[in-house]
Amino acid sequence: MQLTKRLIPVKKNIALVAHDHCKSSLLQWCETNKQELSLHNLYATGTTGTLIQKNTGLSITAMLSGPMGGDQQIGALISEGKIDILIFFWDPLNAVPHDPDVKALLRLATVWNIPVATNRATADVFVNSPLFNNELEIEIPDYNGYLAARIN
Ligand SMILES: O=C(CO)COP(=O)(O)O
Repeated sequence: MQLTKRLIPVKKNIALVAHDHCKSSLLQWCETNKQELSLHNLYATGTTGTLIQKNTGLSITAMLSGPMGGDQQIGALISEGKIDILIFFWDPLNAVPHDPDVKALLRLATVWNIPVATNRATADVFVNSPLFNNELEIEIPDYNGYLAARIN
């Protein structure tokens, strides 16, 4: 796969997602880091986003609830280059009915090489990194090259 570059801007599009048993952890993390998060555009799955907005006052664009398609909506935004960071506290100890959607979301985040935090320690590293409030250049698949190779 040929690669090209994408510049993640200072003001980032950040997606916040948490499974039910992890929601309190993400809510606490958002409260602790409210000031830093307020400098960015925030997206979330339906329940997570509504809870964060209600508890912290942060402004969030909420998709559908995860089991109803919200993970897929976030995944589609990632594929379009419209999400720059994914913070997804997924539950390693309980099964969810939409496991294929969870896998697909994590897969697309890897395909498009965006930073992903799946637990609080990693989210802490992100928010304390100088890159959180600076531009960041990432390598992504060269989609035009990919398509050209497939049609020739
Ligand atoms: O299920 C989720 C992620 O897979 C999260 O969805 P909710 O934010 O609607 O609970």
